[in-house]
Amino acid sequence: MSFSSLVQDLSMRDGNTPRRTRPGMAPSVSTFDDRASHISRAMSYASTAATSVSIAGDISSQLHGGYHHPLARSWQAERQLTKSMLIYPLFISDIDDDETLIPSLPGQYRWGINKLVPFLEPLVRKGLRSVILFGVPLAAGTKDALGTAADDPKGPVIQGIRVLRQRFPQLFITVDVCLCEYTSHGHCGILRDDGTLNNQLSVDRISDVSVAYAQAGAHCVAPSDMNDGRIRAIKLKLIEEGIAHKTLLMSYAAKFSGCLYGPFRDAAGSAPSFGDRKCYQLPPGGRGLARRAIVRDIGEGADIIMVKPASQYLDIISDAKELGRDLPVAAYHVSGEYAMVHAAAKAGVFDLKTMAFEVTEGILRAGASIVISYFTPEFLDWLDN
Ligand SMILES: NCc1[nH]cc(CCC(=O)O)c1CC(=O)O
Ligand SMILES: [Zn+2]
Ligand SMILES: [Zn+2]
Repeated sequence: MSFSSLVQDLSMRDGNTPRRTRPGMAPSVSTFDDRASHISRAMSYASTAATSVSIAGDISSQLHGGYHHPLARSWQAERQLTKSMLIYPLFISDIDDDETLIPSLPGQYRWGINKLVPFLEPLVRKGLRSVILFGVPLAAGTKDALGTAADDPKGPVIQGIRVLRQRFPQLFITVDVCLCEYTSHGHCGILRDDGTLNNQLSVDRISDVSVAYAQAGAHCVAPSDMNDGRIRAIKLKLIEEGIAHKTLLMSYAAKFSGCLYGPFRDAAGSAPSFGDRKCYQLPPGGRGLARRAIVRDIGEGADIIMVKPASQYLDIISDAKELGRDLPVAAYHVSGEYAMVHAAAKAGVFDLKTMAFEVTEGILRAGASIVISYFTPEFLDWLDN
C-alpha cells in the first residue's frame, strides 16, 4: 500500500473513530526504537491534516496568534524554570580560607570552610534553595587506596554539612558520594590487583560514606560512583541506621563517560592516575543500557533519578521520565557543558544568558524537573527580572 492510499485509508477510518486521531490525542507510546509506532503516529497526523484541510480550510494553519504575547509564549512550556528547581554545585577544600578560582570553570571557586557562609549568604537571600557538595582534599598524604578521607569527620564535606545546616536551616543539602576525590589512584571505588573495580568492597565503602554524610545532616546523598548495586546497599544501610525516613537517595543512574567532566576533575583533583572510567560510566551510545540502569535503580530504592551530562542526553532524560513516571528526574548540566557555553559566548557565538535559558528549557522540556547547574547564581538574578 502506498503512503497516500494508507493516509486515505486512515482518514476514512478517522470518520469511524474520530477521537483516535485528533491533534494531541495521538497515543503517547514512546517505546525505545519502536519504528512501527513512529510511522503510525506520523500517519495519524498526516490523516488529521488531510481531513482538517477539507473541513476547516486555512484555520488550522494559523499558529502565530497562540504565542504573540510573551505571557502566551510562557504558557507553551509544560514547565517553567523556577528557583526551587536549581541545585548549585559547591567545591569545598580542606584549606580553611581557600578561595581559588577554577580556571577551566569560569566564575567558579574552591571554597574553604571559613569562606562558605559569606559566599552563600547573598545567594540564599536571593532564593537559593539547594546545593550539592563536593569535597576536595588538597593536603599532602590525604589520599589512599581506600579513599579513607571521604568520611573523615574533620574533613571538608562533613564540616561543610554541619556549618551549612546550622547557618542556613532552609537550605537543602545534597552531597555527592564518590571515592575518586579521595583515592590515590583517582578511581571511583576500591580496586582489585588488575586495576578493575572491586564491586563488593566499593559498594560497602560507598554506603558507609553515604551513612556518615546523612548522619552529619545531609538531606540527600547522591552516589556518583556507578558501582553495581549501590542504591540497594545504601538504602538498606540507611534503614539499618534509622535515618532512611529523612534521607533522600538521588541516583546518578544514567551517568555517561566522555570528555565533559574535565573542568570538574581540575576543580576536584579527581582525574584517574591511569586508565579511564569507561568500564563503569556508560558508553555515550548506550541508550538501552541507560534505560536498564534507570529501571534497576528505581527498583533498588532511588528517590530521584539523575541523568548526566544533560544537553547531549536529552533522549535519556525523556526515557527517565517515561520509565520513572512517578519519580522526579534530575539532570546535571556538567562542568564541560557550562564551560562550552561560556567559551562560545566569549567568542561571540551567542549571548550567554539567552543560551543558559535555552539549554535549561531544553532540559526541562525533555522531562527533568530538577537541574544541577553552575549557572545557578546567575539564574537567581535572571529569574528576578
Ligand atoms: N565521580 C565524581 C563526579 N561527580 C560529578 C562529576 C562530574 C560533574 C561535572 O563535570 O560537573 C564527577 C566526575 C567524574 O565522574 O569524573
Ligand atoms: Zn568518582
Ligand atoms: Zn564517580
